[in-house]
Amino acid sequence: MGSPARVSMGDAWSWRVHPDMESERRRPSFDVERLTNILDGGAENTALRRRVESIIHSDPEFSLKENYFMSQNEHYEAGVKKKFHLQMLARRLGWSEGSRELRYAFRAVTGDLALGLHHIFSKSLQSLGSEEQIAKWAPLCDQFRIIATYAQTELGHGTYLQGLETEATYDADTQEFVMHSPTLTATKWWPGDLGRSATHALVLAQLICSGARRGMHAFIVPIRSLQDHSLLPGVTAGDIGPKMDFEYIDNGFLQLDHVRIPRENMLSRFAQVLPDGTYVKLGTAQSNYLSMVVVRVGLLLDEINPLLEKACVIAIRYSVIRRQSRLRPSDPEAKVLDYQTQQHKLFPQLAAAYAFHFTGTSLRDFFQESYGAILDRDFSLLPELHALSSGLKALISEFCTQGAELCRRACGGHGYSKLSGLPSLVSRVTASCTYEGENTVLYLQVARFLLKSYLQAQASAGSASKTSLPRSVAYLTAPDLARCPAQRAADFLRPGLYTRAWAHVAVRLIRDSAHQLQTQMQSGAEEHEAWNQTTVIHLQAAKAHCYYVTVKSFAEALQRLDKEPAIQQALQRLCDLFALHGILSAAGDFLHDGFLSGAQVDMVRTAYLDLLFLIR
Ligand SMILES: CCCCCCC/C=C/C(=O)SCCNC(=O)CCNC(=O)[C@H](O)C(C)(C)COP(=O)(O)OP(=O)(O)OC[C@H]1O[C@@H](n2cnc3c(N)ncnc32)[C@H](O)[C@@H]1OP(=O)(O)O
Ligand SMILES: Cc1cc2nc3c(=O)[nH]c(=O)nc-3n(C[C@H](O)[C@H](O)[C@H](O)COP(=O)(O)OP(=O)(O)OC[C@H]3O[C@@H](n4cnc5c(N)ncnc54)[C@H](O)[C@@H]3O)c2cc1C
Repeated sequence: MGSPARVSMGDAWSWRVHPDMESERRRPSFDVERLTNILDGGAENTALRRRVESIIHSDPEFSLKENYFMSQNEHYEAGVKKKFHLQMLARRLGWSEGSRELRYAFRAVTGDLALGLHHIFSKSLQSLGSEEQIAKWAPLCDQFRIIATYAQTELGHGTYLQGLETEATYDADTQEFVMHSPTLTATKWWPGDLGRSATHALVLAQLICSGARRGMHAFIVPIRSLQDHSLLPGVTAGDIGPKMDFEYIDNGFLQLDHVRIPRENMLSRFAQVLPDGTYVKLGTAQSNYLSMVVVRVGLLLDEINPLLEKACVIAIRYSVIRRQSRLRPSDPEAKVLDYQTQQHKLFPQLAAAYAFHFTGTSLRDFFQESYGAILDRDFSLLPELHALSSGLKALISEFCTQGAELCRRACGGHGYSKLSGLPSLVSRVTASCTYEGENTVLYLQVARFLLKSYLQAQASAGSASKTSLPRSVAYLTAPDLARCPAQRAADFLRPGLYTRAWAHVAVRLIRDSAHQLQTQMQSGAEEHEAWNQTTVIHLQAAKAHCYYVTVKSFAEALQRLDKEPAIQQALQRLCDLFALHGILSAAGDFLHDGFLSGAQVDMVRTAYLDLLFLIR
């Protein structure tokens, strides 16, 4: 049997710009190039990005032609090949690790590259390692003399890190740690690049020294020979098999049978084991969770939101060339984007992609502001950073997943074909709701922070000494309005008004969740039982808070564009749409205490429908 027939209409078609697309591009209301520069963070970045893209797109090694016709094994091999081709290209062109060039290249290659976890290992090393450890391992990593992964999740536990079973027992006689998987459920399960590629794993394990268990710590464990890549003695590892997507990554399993590693291989920025087995704590109980904060922040702008952005581009372009039925009997067939229902499907996704771009950027700024201090063991900003990064990771991945699927469905039958690009965007972004912290669990971390902040605000209100709240929850003490003052639809196009509306709903839900918890406890429930009986409302409160943070960051970012009035106006419509779409989707929460009346919800809908028309 020959190879299966391939669909092909010749290359000439694929490069011709459709006349409907051309006419759509003819009269934009703003300078598209300027907006591109703003999104790129400056005109020089746009130029650099385009240079990188033209290098990638003209290189046959990065061709996407075979992408949808490969087996899992072929995907993996292509992912590894592309990865090393890119690394060699980077070396030749002087693109350093973490540079803009490499970020643009990653985006242009569509990201189907193996060894992504190698970079997560690097980031973990930078955040959990001492200066000596970084000096030793970072060059090996950067030069790919080792290939490393981040092995935290086990068959038995992914979320509950205190439940991890892998043990690292210190042996003072030999000054080594004995790394061991005592049960089947202790098997590391999921780490990317582990199944076939990695030579080293950052194994997150329970430290046992001087007879005491010290919680989760990070250990660099060699797992494959640097000579012939065979598994080292005591190591069992392999691929976990077919998945929903990520076929180019060899997610794997790992069992360790009393594998010995030197004392120096425990990452020791926040805790050390001295040669005699004395444990020295330099950070907090959760310091070794820092690498997850770092990775969550990075993934939002580099991986998760771009998947929604790409889905929006495909679906919106499709919708201006796809013609179906007639708007008026005498007209030619209409572009499907001219149907209000199609706009209602797609424009909120476009608005969300912009909202997440600006919110992700302000989170990254806050991260850069606080990370240095945290590395120096000043943890004062860590609780807020943890709450913000957890909440935004959960909100953005949830919305990007729903949004990409809506984009796919907005393309009719073609959206079901892999050749549209949409099914793989959807299956890839879906994983982001689970990896780096399952979303519900992350929202509950936010809720915990909100409850604490709320109680702090209450205590502060009743005492003479005022303690200030972290910036992102300062609104808990701001004066609140009982009723929304809007009198007409146009009032809902004021950022100040809808941001306050979101603040009102978030505060009410946080207050309710605190009261529900207290009520449960007053009626005799233990604290943990009361918590579990109220988590659905905590989740709702956390989501409202994250939506509020996003609306506020988007609106504030647009205020700073006052020198670009045309762009500001176009983006303002998207910001308004994002805020109002959220209000309509959660109208019950706004009506619940009479903050909005039914008539005002009708006004919100009128304003929203007008925006669809204006944005089109
Ligand atoms: C190109 C490639 C793309 C794809 C790559 C995909 C790669 C994926 C990699 C992975 O998935 S790696 C594995 C990631 N795993 C997780 O994210 C696990 C999620 N679980 C947790 O984060 C935690 O275990 C938990 C859910 C936070 C619970 O931990 P624990 O039970 O120990 O804590 P709590 O009792 O809930 O909270 C105690 C205290 O600690 C604070 N805290 C929790 N996490 C952090 C943190 N990361 N940083 C700072 N502080 C943290 C928490 O707020 C509590 O504080 P207090 O309220 O007591 O003050
Ligand atoms: C594509 C992909 C790549 C990955 N890469 C890696 C990697 O490189 N390295 C690595 O270490 N891991 C990796 N993981 C694992 C990932 O981090 C975990 O799957 C994730 O943290 C969720 O943990 P879990 O699978 O144990 O889910 P569980 O925690 O078992 O979740 C199951 C359900 O239980 C609920 N739940 C759990 N705990 C609570 C709670 N306390 N309160 C309320 N509800 C709860 C969840 O909300 C969920 O609905 C990867 C996963 C995927 C899908």
